[in-house]
Amino acid sequence: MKISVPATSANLGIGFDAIGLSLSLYNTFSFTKSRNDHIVSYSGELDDHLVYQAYKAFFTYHRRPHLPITIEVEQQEIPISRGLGSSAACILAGVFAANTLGHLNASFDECVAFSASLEGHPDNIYPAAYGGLVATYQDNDIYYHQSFPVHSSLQFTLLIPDQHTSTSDLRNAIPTTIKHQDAVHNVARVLHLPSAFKTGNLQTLRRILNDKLHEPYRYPFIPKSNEILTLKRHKELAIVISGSGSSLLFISKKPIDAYLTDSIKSVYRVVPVQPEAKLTMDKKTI
Ligand SMILES: Nc1ncnc2c1ncn2[C@@H]1O[C@H](COP(=O)(O)OP(=O)(O)OP(=O)(O)O)[C@@H](O)[C@H]1O
Ligand SMILES: N[C@@H](CCO)C(=O)O
Repeated sequence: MKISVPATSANLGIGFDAIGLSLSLYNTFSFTKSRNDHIVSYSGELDDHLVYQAYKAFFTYHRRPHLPITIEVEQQEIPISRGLGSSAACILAGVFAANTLGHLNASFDECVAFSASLEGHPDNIYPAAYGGLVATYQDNDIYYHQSFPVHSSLQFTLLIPDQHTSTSDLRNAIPTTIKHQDAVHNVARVLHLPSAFKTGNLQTLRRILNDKLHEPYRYPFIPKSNEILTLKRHKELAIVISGSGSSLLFISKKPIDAYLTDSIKSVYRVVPVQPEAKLTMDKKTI
């Protein structure tokens, strides 16, 4: 079977750890029952590979021995450690493959919830699985999610640098306590996020996508951050750090190329993307 999982941009600035958007870059993995476990063209330790770890973990969760498997990475469009949910894509693929090939009979939502508990970032996992703009929260170990529409007039462009960042390092960059007024600043703005995306109101997005909880601490790790912060002054652009970085997500009504200096283009790959991408499975080749 084949499983394709899209990239995701978590946080959207003010929705730290709570919301994410799926984007049309895909990782596609094929899974074939075999005599021994094998990952095609992979020279590392099998147990270090995230797709294989997730595949085995879902069997273990069901107290079942795993079926030996050959995993092939057919398409890897999501760059690793760039704040685009690459690890979420790997984990969802492994878990859904285990569920289907092992006849574990978990529901779609159970597979997604297990993936979120393994990955630790439901704001990547849920949009990748369900597609589009999805908010999540956890209560008593249960994940809840809600999808919101995205207006077709909004254009999304990723700026992806070569520089890797580690999510855990960039979480450690955030202070452990925050000011009450900064929390109020974010809560007041994030309430307006679903309607701004629904109506495609770029000026509202520009005003509200102004985070105080994580972006100020992460911009120092973003390449050419001063130039990026200068670009934020353009009325035609809303800009957020994608996940924990190092990629950026630009939201606009028109192509953004004219705003990008040569200096920025020398560091970032500019990739237009579509929202609404979601996990797909092709079970034909089981
Ligand atoms: N396609 C992949 N194949 C194998 N391992 C991967 C792959 N993608 C991610 N990983 C594993 O996940 C780790 C990266 O996880 P990390 O959460 O830091 O980045 P990310 O998922 O790319 O970005 P983010 O979670 O911030 O959106 C890598 O170090 C690697 O161990
Ligand atoms: N919300 C998480 C996403 C990690 O991909 C963070 O910003 O650290």
